[in-house]
Amino acid sequence: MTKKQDKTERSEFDEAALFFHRYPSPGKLEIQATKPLGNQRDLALAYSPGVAVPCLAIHDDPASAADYTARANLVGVVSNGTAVLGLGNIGPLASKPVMEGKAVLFKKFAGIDVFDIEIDAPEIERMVETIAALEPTFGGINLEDIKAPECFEVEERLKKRMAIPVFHDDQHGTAIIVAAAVLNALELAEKDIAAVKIVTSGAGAAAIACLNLLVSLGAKPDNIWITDRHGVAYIGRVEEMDRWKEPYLKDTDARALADVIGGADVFLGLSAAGVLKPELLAEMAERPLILALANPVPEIMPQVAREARPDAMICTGRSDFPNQVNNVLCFPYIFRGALDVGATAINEDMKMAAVQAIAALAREEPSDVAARAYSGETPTFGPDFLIPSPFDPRLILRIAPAVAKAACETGVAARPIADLDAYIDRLNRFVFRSGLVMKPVFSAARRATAKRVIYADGEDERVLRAAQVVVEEGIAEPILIGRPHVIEVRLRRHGLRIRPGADFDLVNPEDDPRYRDYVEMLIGVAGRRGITQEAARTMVRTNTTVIAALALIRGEADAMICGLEGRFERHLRNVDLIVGHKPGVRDLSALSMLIMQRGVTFFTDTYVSVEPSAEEIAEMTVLAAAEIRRFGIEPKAALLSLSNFGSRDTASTLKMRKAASLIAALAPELEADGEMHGDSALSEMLRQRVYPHSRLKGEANLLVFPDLDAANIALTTIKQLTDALHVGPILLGAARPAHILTPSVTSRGVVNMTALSVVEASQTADG
Ligand SMILES: NC(=O)C1=CN([C@@H]2O[C@H](COP(=O)(O)OP(=O)(O)OC[C@H]3O[C@@H](n4cnc5c(N)ncnc54)[C@H](OP(=O)(O)O)[C@@H]3O)[C@@H](O)[C@H]2O)C=CC1
Ligand SMILES: CC(=O)C(=O)O
Ligand SMILES: [Mg+2]
Repeated sequence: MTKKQDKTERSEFDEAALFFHRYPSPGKLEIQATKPLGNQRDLALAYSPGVAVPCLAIHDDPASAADYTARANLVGVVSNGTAVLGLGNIGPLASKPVMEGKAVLFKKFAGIDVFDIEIDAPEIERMVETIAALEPTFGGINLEDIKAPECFEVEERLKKRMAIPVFHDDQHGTAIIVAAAVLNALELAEKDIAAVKIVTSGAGAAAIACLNLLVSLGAKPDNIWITDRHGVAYIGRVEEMDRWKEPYLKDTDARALADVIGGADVFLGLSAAGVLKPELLAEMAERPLILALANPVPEIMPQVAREARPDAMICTGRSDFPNQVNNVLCFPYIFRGALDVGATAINEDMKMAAVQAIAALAREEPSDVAARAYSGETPTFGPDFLIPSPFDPRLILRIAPAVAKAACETGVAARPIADLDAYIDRLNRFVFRSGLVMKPVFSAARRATAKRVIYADGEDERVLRAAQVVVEEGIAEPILIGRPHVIEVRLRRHGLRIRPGADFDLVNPEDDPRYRDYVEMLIGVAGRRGITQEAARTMVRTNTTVIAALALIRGEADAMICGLEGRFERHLRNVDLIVGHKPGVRDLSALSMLIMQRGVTFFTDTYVSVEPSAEEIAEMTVLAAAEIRRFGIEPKAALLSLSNFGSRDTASTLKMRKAASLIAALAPELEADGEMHGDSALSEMLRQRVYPHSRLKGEANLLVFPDLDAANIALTTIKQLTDALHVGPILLGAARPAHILTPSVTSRGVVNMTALSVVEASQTADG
């Protein structure tokens, strides 16, 4: 795909990808300082003269660079742009978005810092010299998207020269995942790896490395056939031959993929889009494994393969189909393990440990945490679950320690780990800070059964855009309240494809056949609370939140979303009046989630109770804790105050102290304590200093505030200061899923809240 992309050919998704990369700041990365430079002394320590001291310490003992610099957690993702995804040789500059992407994945999944380095070095010599010279900077080198055969020699030579891990991701990261998928698929098909026939499309970096690893697991080169753009690699062929293909060459007259695919148990596609024609699948052995791994478009689309061979097990490199065989399942964690022991290399034993850990994880019974993180989804080992999902929080917990252990056992660990359990504990803490919280919610929403979400602000552009996304992603079935002609004009103006009837339902507030029923219903629920016939008619005609709430309690919708315009408390009054509370709940409250670089933190009550009592605070804390568990996160609540464990007595500090003791009685299993300062809540060390016996351990993830002023100010200030993403407000305690958003919400925020409310509705429906 080296041709110029015509702007008119871009799909809406393509445009969204460009927008995503461009705004709010170009690219996907920035550098952040880990030390404050707050005063003259900090400056003197960080820079001249203080910086000279660690310089000399490192000069005396190079290993101490791991103590005084970021090197031990810093990986160079290096590419020359010669084999970028399946896009081919598009050059180093154009490869930069991929390398920035790898950097983000390293950080997100494993907490590893990355410099992406795109080098103008198509030749082996130049590549080797440039990369070898980077050794002082990095704890490891991840080579990326460098074409074969150059990549083999570059890696070989760098491994010899450098005393840090050098790992060509497209070769070994891919091979590790492929090997895990093959082992598991063969187990299901009850086939012996020594007897299976493997046919590739592609004989480049990824394909050859996969085959080499499969051979070391027992596959026989005699049973392996490789093909590329020039067809079958046979003895005597002259085009595009190199020594790495040699073990797989055949003495044969077969020339094309079609000539060798017959009887194949495994098709391994690491080449380009659409290479595998569906008619060829008929010739494969029974229960074949089809690995169509070219990115972004596979050798065959899974639905096409499935149609041709219903008994096939199918994997792609993409996240939108089951069985994503992608090196993202490996590289963050293999480097995590290697860096944590100061490994000087990533050797065969470490790779094999990763293969076994990944294969075993897919076969493992889902743990409590994983089951919760998947909101009830219990992915079980089978044809559609040959390997774990990239968002499985257990990946880091299994792969990194296995790799670290193998490094220690094979003598390549400069800093061996003495206490493996303590190490796993540390990784566990990372998992819960990593901020991947919304992913399982989206997966659960896709599978949910109660999907009808009614939007009071159906004419709002943000809702229309969100509706398009939730329909496309299969998250919800939207019902928009709005005037049909207005919605139609706005959909066209914003270039959105969803249409009433086909993609969403409409409720026209000016003319809906259910108008009378709605009025009757409103009088039924609110007639005794001062709502007259006339008032009810006006409310149903003019207030779309009222319509949404009525539709919700009539069972015409499973969840409602309102609040994009107007005052929060007006919407709240109507939701409170019409939807009411869950049994036993006294007051509604609001929970807000901030997704920040440092992790996820919840805040309550951010929108509802102006001056809650101790009893109300205890109730909202328990409700919030239950909501947090839905995300697969174990809540740890801190009741915040200007007083730190009794340091000061005021009406509000006494209230928080009382709330803490009420919670201890109400929910003894909940890790909660107070009253305490905000910094004590977030730092175990500070807390220990004032009160070592707190029931709260580690870092609080639920901050409970004494009043609405404090909660709302903290939320909005921290959100702005940290560039956080706000998910919420999540209304707690309503009898049915009803959420009142705020005028500052973005369309992405509407999508997030839609997914949450669908999961909530489905869990309510399931009891
Ligand atoms: N899912 C995953 O995790 C990963 C997927 N990949 C994908 O694998 C593919 C190859 O990557 P990589 O090995 O790094 O690149 P290389 O450039 O090293 O190898 C590409 C190979 O594919 C062959 N090929 C290209 N086009 C065709 C075609 N139309 N028909 C048959 N063979 C073809 C090339 O043949 P020739 O030499 O004759 O040109 C070459 O053998 C890419 O699509 C990449 O996205 C790679 C790594 C990981
Ligand atoms: C996933 C990957 O590394 C590739 O497609 O190149
Ligand atoms: Mg790659």
